[in-house]
Amino acid sequence: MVGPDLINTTMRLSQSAYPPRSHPVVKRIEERALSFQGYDSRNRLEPIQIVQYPIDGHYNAHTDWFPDEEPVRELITRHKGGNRESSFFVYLHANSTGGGTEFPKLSRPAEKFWCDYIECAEEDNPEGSNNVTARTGVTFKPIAGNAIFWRNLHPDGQGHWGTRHAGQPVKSGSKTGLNIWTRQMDIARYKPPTAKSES
Ligand SMILES: O=C(O)CCC(=O)C(=O)O
Ligand SMILES: [Fe+2]
Repeated sequence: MVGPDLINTTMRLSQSAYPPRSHPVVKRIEERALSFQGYDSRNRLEPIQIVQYPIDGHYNAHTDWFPDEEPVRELITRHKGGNRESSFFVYLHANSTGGGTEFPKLSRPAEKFWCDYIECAEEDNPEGSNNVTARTGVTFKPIAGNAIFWRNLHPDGQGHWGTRHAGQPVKSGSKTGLNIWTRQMDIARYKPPTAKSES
């Protein structure tokens, strides 16, 4: 592991670490994430990120894509592979209450079978019906082994506000997840020169 970094702000309370890309398990995960999308270049991927939340750990609503404006514009330059085209969030370990992944702008699908994967309140479950009452907002349940995949960008490359999401506070237990972000193009190995030069 490289890291971990402890990030503790009101926006986010979690720890992140980056497992080595040379590890065979990491390579296999990368291959699966790429082939799911029909890609083969590992350079499209950022190093995969493991995130662990303690009690009260959370990540407030955000988009994984970066706005094309200062001060984050430099995160979507060509040498960084452009913007984050897609995201996987994989639940590696989850025995928490709370800790769902909420997409407040999405419409909840009507079919009841989704309630195995997303939160559905009792009162939204009419008896005898295969459908649930329509609602805006989808919260995925943290279930180890499950993964959420979404595309962050419109076809023209603009960021999609419908992808705004949050990691809800963990109330008890703990939750560990994996972020796999695919960029719009290969991330070049090129690193821009630092301002410091030796004479
Ligand atoms: O913890 C979650 O449920 C989501 C995490 C997330 O959105 C992120 O790390 O970018
Ligand atoms: Fe996110």
